Amino acid sequence: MSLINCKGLSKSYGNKQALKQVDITLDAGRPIALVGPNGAGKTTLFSLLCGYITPTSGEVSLLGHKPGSPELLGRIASLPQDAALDPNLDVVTQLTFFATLQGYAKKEAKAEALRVLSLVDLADSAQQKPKSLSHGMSKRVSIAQALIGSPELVLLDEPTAGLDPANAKKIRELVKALSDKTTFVISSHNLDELEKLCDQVLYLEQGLLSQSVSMNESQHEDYLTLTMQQCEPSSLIEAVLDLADITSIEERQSNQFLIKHNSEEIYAIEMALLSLFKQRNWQYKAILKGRTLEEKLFS
Ligand SMILES: Nc1ncnc2c1ncn2[C@@H]1O[C@H](COP(=O)(O)OP(=O)(O)OP(=O)(O)O)[C@@H](O)[C@H]1O
Repeated sequence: MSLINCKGLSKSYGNKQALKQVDITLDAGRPIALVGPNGAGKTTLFSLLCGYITPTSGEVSLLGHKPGSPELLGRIASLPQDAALDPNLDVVTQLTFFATLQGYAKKEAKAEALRVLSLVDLADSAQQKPKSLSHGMSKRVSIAQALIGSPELVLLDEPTAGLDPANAKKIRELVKALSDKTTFVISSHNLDELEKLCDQVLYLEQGLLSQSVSMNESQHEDYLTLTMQQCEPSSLIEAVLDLADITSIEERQSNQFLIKHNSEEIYAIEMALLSLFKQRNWQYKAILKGRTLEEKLFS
C-alpha cells in the first residue's frame, strides 16, 4: 500500500487555483523533498495531506486512509510552517498533553515527551515556557512534537528555516537517523540540504507537479560537477576539452563547472582530471558524480 496517494488533487481559494490536478504516489522509505518557488502550493499540499483543509476536487489518501481519519492517529504527524506553542505551558507539559491525545497514559506520556525532547537536544529546557526559548529552540520543540509516538510519516514544512547552521545540521542528522522507521517529506528552499538528505525530489510550480527527480540517478548520468579553488576558466575549459571522452564543459557558477563525458569508465575521467590538475598545479575543491539538484531542476 502506498504511503501517500493523490489523484487529480486540486485546491482553489476563491478564484485562486493553488494546486492543479496533482498526481503523486509515494512509498515508505528515504526522505522525500518537496521543492518549489514561493506560492507554488507546497503548504497547500501539506495542509491537504494533514486534513487541515479539504480538496476542491480529486482524491488523497495516506496509508490507505483519508486525511484526518481516526486510523491515522499517531501514525502521521506534521510540523506546520507557522507552528506555534502554547505560551502558558512549559515545554514538557505541552508535549505530555499531545502524547496523551495520542493515547499514552499520563506517566508514559511524560516519558515520551522527554524522549522526543532529548532527540532534539532540548531535555534541559523541558521546564521552560515558550517565551524564554529562542526561535530556533521553539522550532526544535515543534519538531519534537511531530516525533511523538514515532509516526510512520512525518511532514516537515521548512524544518531548518531560521535555525543556525549547527542546529540545522543536528536536525538533518536526526532525520537521517530516524529514516529507517519514519518516512519524512520535507519542504525546503535549501537545495543543498535536500540534496544531502533526500532520495527523491518533487518539484511544484504554480500548483502543478512539474518534475519528480530521483537523486540516485546521478550515478548513471554522464556528468561530473567540478568545483575549483581558484582558476582561470578559459584555460581550464581548454585543457579539459583536450582530455579523452569529454563532450563539453561549461562554467555554471563562479569556479563551478559542469562536465559532460561519454565514458563508461568514470574513474578514468577522474584520474585524467587529477593528473591535469597536478601537471598545471591547479587546486580543486570537489569532483562530484552527476549534477547538483539545482542543475537538475533548473537547467
Ligand atoms: N488561505 C488562503 N486564501 C487565499 N489564497 C491562499 C491561501 N493560502 C494560500 N493561498 C494562495 O495559494 C497559493 C499557494 O500558496 P502556498 O502557501 O501553498 O504556497 P507555498 O509553496 O507554500 O509558498 P511559500 O514557499 O511562500 O511558503 C499562493 O498563490 C497563495 O497566495
